Amino acid sequence: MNSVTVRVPAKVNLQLAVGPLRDDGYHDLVNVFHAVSIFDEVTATAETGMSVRVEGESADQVPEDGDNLAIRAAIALAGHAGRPYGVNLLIRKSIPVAGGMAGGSADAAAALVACNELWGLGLPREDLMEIAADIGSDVPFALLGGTAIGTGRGERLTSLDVAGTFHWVFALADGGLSTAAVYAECDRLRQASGELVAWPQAAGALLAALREGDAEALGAQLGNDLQPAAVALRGSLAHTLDAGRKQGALGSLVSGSGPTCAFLARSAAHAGELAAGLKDAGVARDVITAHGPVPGPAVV
Ligand SMILES: C[C@@](CO)(OP(=O)(O)O)[C@H](O)COP(=O)(O)OP(=O)(O)OC[C@H]1O[C@@H](n2ccc(N)nc2=O)[C@H](O)[C@@H]1O
Ligand SMILES: Nc1ncnc2c1ncn2[C@@H]1O[C@H](COP(=O)(O)OP(=O)(O)O)[C@@H](O)[C@H]1O
Repeated sequence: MNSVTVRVPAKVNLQLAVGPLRDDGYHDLVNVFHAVSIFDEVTATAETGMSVRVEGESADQVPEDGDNLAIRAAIALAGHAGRPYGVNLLIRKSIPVAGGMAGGSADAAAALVACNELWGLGLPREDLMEIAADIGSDVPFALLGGTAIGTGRGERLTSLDVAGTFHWVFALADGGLSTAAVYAECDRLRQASGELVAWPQAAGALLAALREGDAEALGAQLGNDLQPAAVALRGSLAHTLDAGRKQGALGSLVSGSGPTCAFLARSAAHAGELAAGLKDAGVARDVITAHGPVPGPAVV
């Protein structure tokens, strides 16, 4: 086999509860991840040496060197196998870059799956999960897909039962937000307010809404502790969220570290109406619809 292509979804965080800052610079989380139907594609082709090329949505903002998370994943996998494997990775992006939808993590997960196949390693998912966690906190979920609760940095995962399908609208912003900068702003806001930072807890009502496939109840439970920080760094997000609420979204929140905003709809038809309304309101660079949960990376 000379070439393997893997399709991999984006994520939105349904609940992101951020605990106190740890000594290692990370925060303990309760992170409810939900994979949605916006996909990047990664094609791995056998080659001597390691190289990467990026095409598609905001490709010019993605590094094509050793900083690319997908090539870092391929190098880590070759190191784990202890062989001087090589690969060229072609990434076709549709997931917004630096948008809080874990596109880089998705590409890293896709590269692990593609190179495992291309190089005939046959490593089980548990081994790939360990390599994934060293690349980034969101990479293990990107390998898993579906809906799952992450604790620790977000890398310790338990899959969740979800009934049915939820329909989403995503408002994409101009330019990205740095994940590290948003966590730092969250710490700064908390320190300034003197707020006591609680240990993160999963919201029981949110897990019940997922189990029951109850979009109305889920909309009321969506929550993101990074949202005030993302809005502080990008004031325009307050207008975007407000526009979604006024247009009848069941729930609105910033996706992860932002700046993409997510809106929950009642149905596919309602998502289409909401997307049209948000486009008309002019509060986003682009507006797209998607559904979730969807499975994790798959060879196509
Ligand atoms: C916020 C979230 C929500 O799912 O993702 P995005 O919305 O950016 O995609 C994640 O926590 C991001 O995960 P990921 O993007 O993999 O982060 P990493 O590369 O591991 O860490 C980047 C930086 O984010 C901060 N960080 C990350 C995870 C965590 N539990 N606590 C943190 O404080 C640290 O400052 C770290 O240096
Ligand atoms: N394959 C990749 N796709 C997207 N971004 C990448 C990739 N590899 C490295 N990056 C870098 O990671 C940063 C975060 O990107 P991304 O994962 O898209 O966003 P977020 O962390 O907000 O979900 C970007 O600014 C980009 O420079």
